[in-house]
Amino acid sequence: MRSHRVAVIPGDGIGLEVIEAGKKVLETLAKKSGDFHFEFEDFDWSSQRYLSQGEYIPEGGLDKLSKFDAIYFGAVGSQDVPDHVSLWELRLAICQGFDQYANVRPARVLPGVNSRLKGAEEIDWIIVRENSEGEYSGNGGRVHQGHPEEVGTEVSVFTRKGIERIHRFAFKLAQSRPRKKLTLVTKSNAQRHGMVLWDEVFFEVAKDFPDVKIDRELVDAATTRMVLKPETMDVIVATNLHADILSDLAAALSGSLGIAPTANLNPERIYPSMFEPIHGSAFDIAGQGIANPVGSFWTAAMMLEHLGEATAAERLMAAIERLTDSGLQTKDLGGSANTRDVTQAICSDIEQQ
Ligand SMILES: NC(=O)c1ccc[n+]([C@@H]2O[C@H](COP(=O)([O-])OP(=O)(O)OC[C@H]3O[C@@H](n4cnc5c(N)ncnc54)[C@H](O)[C@@H]3O)[C@@H](O)[C@H]2O)c1
Ligand SMILES: O=C(O)C[C@@H](O)C(=O)O
Ligand SMILES: [K+]
Ligand SMILES: [Mn+2]
Repeated sequence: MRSHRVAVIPGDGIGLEVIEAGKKVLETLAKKSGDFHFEFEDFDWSSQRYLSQGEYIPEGGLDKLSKFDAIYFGAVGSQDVPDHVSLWELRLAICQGFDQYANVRPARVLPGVNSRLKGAEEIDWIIVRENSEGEYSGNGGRVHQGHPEEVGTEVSVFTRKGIERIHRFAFKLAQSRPRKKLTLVTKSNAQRHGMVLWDEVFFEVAKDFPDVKIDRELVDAATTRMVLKPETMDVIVATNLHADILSDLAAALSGSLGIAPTANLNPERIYPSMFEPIHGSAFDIAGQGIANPVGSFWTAAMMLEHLGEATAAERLMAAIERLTDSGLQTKDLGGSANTRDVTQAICSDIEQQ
């Protein structure tokens, strides 16, 4: 029997609720499949831990994490800790620490889901987010704090190596899809250094992928194209911040932020990759048991794929689609089911297949 060691970090807020749900689904699936199983290990790395013990990740934590086959992550963020502290001390510490430079965010309208966008059934995108540098380099500072002459800088850093590897990743992904299209998104009219380098390297890499159809869009225009001509896009590659914003838009256009999945990949597999729903800890609904767990299920399917369990990933996706199609939906999708109802429904469906 194949065994997969998965580190589980539910984190904060609804992360706890949707990851518990996702784990149940994964366990049900493994039991049903019969030829693989999970060795889950839970980590309490969270804002609660930070508030009581002064750190999100204990000493030696990343070394310990590096031994796992994958990381299943919920969300980080608390009203009691500044957002930039929680994000940098946990999510970014792992993404950057494990060089998970390719952040992959698929978007499509699942069966039975009502999008507010006319023509949304045309959405079939994968947003590739550069996940290691750019606007998230953490390069900057504050001086003269609290004085009228105070200055804050946030300097984006784009390296040729960082740009080239994300473009190559995006080209390979586009090449593997039926439409073989790749759209480059930057803001190289206003930002005339790093973004121009992004564009230049893109067109250099493009020469190695003559079968991929390419085009280029400035990020502001990209938002309108996603809304007005969704069918014209396939794979989209963008910088850390731009792709962060575009992927929330993509999730909302496909029905809800509660559905969308993410893979933070270290494609060379030197370090484990991390899988998480796209959303955050959702202060407004945390603790109520009403979070949509579908994003964490779809995320689990991406993790299965990465672990080499392609058949199980397909079975899980099919079960997710039967679930959404059944109309049993949480409030964000216009339904009245809670997290537990939805989780029980998908588990019994998997058991009965
Ligand atoms: N990767 C991460 O861990 C991550 C991602 C985004 C935000 N955050 C953090 O989370 C906190 C809250 O951030 P935010 O409000 O900008 O974003 P958010 O994703 O937490 O919530 C945005 C909105 O979407 C709704 N929503 C999100 N997921 C949902 C789900 N599964 N089911 C139903 N509704 C859902 C929320 O209720 C809220 O109204 C902040 O601390 C932020 O830094 C962390
Ligand atoms: O931008 C981030 O890293 C935080 C969050 O918005 C995310 O998309 O994971
Ligand atoms: K998340
Ligand atoms: Mn985001």
